Amino acid sequence: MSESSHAQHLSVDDFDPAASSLTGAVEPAVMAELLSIRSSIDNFDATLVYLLAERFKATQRVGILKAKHRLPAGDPNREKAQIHRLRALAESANLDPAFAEKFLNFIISEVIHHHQAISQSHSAAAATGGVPVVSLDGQGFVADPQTAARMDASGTAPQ
Ligand SMILES: C=C(O[C@@H]1C=C(C(=O)O)C=C[C@H]1O)C(=O)O
Repeated sequence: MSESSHAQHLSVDDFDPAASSLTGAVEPAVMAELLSIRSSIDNFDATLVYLLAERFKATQRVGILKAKHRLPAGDPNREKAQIHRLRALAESANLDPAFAEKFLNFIISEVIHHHQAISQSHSAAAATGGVPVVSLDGQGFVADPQTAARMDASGTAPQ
């Protein structure tokens, strides 16, 4: 489990867009330009988080489908095709294809980890009559229906 997933409560309002180790060390005009560019970077980062969250919502649906039909977590031929396509897209966008491939592989390995957890919690739930649950960081377990409902409210989704 990553450190960030242990955080009690994170608020975007706590973010200081002007936080910098350079404050006072560079000319005000340079600092102003830096902060202006950084505000675009902050928007991109927020968009990336939303995009990733939507992608994980979709892959979670795939994981549940696979668990229900006892299909393997990974699909190597699909991954090969995706990587091939992403490298070509990266090239046309002037992005390093090797970076694009590393990034996709990083995400896919997390997805596969989630799918394995979903599959395990489905098998365990089927054996015990409980509810299969997987937390945001991919930990799979079984809960009784009441506990599962409470977990849902705190960000843990019963499947
Ligand atoms: C999401 C899937 O499961 C895995 C994860 C993939 C992904 O994150 O894109 C692709 C292939 C699978 O290894 C899938 O089979 O579509």
